[in-house]
Amino acid sequence: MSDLQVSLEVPGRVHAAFAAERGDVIAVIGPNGAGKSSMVKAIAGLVPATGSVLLDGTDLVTRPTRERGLGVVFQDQLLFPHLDARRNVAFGPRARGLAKAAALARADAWLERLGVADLAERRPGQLSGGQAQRVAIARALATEPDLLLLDEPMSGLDVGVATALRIELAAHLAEFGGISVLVTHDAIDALTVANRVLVLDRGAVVQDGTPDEVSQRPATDHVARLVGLNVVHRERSLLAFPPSAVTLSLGEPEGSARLRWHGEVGRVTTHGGAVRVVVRTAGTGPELIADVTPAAATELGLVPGRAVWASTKETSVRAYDEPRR
Ligand SMILES: Nc1ncnc2c1ncn2[C@@H]1O[C@H](COP(=O)(O)OP(=O)(O)OP(=O)(O)O)[C@@H](O)[C@H]1O
Repeated sequence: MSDLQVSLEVPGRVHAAFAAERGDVIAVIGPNGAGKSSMVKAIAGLVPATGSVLLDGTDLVTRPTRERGLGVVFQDQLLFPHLDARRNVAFGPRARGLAKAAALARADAWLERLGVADLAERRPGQLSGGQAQRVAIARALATEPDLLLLDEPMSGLDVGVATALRIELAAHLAEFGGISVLVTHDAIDALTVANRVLVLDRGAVVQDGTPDEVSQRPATDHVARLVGLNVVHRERSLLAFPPSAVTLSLGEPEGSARLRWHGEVGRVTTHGGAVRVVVRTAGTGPELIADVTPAAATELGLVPGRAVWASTKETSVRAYDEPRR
């Protein structure tokens, strides 16, 4: 039996099941409203749910939040405003029975590890967003939980701050012996920090795999976009191909070994040295992304509304079965 077995229903919002082993770092991704936050909050006991959350065989679902023994880093319940950083971090170990001096010493050690030891005396109101997030992570890890839940821990941080914190967080989570569940909007978080990725869509788990599996064979359009691929359906298969493998032309492309779609140019942006063009295909066809050279974009007159053909070689396409739901 797995160390963690979750099977939860939040009526109308989530009906999801997954299992995890100690040491797993699971990224939960999916579009807005997919139920990611609701699922982790239900695991924490902050959203009413039915089902079970078996941690080492014990069902937590009937216990109040504070008796679940979890570490949480949630946007809307970060730090106690009236306690300084050190006391915020010492709070959990104290509540679990550690003597005051030992709890404060543990807090200092965690603040040191998160690089914020010099801020120990500050209250949350005197910390920047990134500093507060480091203290919140220290607070969650200081309780040495078996299960750590993080909901968008990098959101709202500057890119530079988020990058530094992501690298450190990856190291802390890898070292932490428990199970981490990390909700994120960011493909980089999912692919670099986690060893498993759960894709949620409309409240259900639609894909569960390693970062490689999910990024090479995305099961949903949302994940395909996150990892920068086009995905189209063909019968029961999915076909994935990168924007750089898409050719745009004004006339219908020749040759049988090409997949082709007729459509019109949508948004046009720059992407690295290329011009990134969204092509809205006709009817219920897919929305495709093509990266073309600036010269080609000029020659074809790629402005929004222009009718174009998008095509790709069969050999550029990775075909795989649609994951079973
Ligand atoms: N407090 C609430 N009461 C009722 N419905 C809610 C509540 N919070 C969220 N929902 C609904 O539940 C569904 C899942 O929302 P949730 O916030 O869990 O998704 P999410 O995947 O975390 O989204 P996001 O990426 O936008 O944060 C949505 O349809 C949302 O409107």
